Amino acid sequence: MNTATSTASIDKDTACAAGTAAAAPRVAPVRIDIEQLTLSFGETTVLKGIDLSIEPGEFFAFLGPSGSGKTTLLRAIAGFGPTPRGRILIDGADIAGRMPWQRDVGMVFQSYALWPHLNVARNVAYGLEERRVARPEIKARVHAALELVGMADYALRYPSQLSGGQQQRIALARTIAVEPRVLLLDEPLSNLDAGLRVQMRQELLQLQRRLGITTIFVTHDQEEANTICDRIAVLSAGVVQQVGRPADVYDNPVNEFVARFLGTANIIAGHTQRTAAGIVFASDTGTLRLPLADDAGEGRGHLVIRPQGISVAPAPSEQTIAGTVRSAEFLGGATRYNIEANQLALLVDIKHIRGAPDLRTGDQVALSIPPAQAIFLAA
Ligand SMILES: Nc1ncnc2c1ncn2[C@@H]1O[C@H](COP(=O)(O)OP(=O)(O)OP(=O)(O)O)[C@@H](O)[C@H]1O
Repeated sequence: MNTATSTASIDKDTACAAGTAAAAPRVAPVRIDIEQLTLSFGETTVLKGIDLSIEPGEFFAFLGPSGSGKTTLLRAIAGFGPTPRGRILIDGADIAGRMPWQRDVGMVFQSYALWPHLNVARNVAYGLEERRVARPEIKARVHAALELVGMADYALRYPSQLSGGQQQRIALARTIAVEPRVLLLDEPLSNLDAGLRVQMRQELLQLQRRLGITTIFVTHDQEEANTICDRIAVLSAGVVQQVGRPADVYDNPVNEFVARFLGTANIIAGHTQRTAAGIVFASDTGTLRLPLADDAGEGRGHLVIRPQGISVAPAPSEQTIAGTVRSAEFLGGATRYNIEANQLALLVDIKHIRGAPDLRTGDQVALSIPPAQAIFLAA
């Protein structure tokens, strides 16, 4: 157990009246600026010049594959691990010299890290006792925090008597009780089963909105990040690849890594050329030629097309591409077809409607790819 869930001294808050509703945020949301942050473990540099700004009250995700540096970056903000180069500013103030408990940040771990020998109320009270908060106020804040996570009736239970989701709520309550200015969540839902994860992520979002607290959520699960976060930073190998609203990043990935990491994509190597008819993409295989939007740019690169960006036309025409269905995968809301077209294997998602006939292996189809659905990434 460490002091990661702790926040700064609450001396300034001692005027707080017992019974104050924790739902009313008492701390103004803060902004976080990360500037040129570089961090190494020995010879290995795992964060390479990270630049990021997180707006006050924002629910922000660090999203990336295992080993991309998400947890290291989160821990650097909390004040754990090797001292980084560069700057971390909270509301404009450089926090470099501050110890973890002086940073006003609360961290929730993947493992919850509850004390097994303390009941729920004592677990939540722990950080407040450490800060020598007055007894009546501890009582009020523990109650308010438990109310916020819907666990007020469980105050006298022990962690071993709680489900994973309930333990997670207690870990959150413990962090919230100390009223941090920043909430750091390190894969907080990864120990829960699929159904509970979906439920808990909505609870987490509602809680974050109610508190209005600037929150950073670390995950390798793009669906989790997309569903609850205002903006995401996609990390790979210690470098921020792209920052933006989930749908914007999904629709406009800046490189192949981001395109692949955020969902499924058809990625085709080739080049673009300006012709009398506008910009045209030609695949390296020489078999696919596609008109693109006018601002596509010229040169070598990759064409990115999401499976749902390709549709089956009612009849072949000059604008369609002839293809043959090779296999099908039923996904529930859609069927994903592997279609061979012009010697390319294309994934095509067709919305599944009850009773509508599915395509079969061997069926001949005419595919349509509207220019707006094809993103050209220049090399
Ligand atoms: N204490 C350490 N000593 C040496 N190397 C470390 C240490 N902690 C992390 N690393 C390395 O730093 C890199 C980034 O690790 P980090 O845990 O930040 O990645 P992550 O994106 O959070 O991955 P995961 O999703 O698996 O937790 C990895 O290559 C890891 O091996």
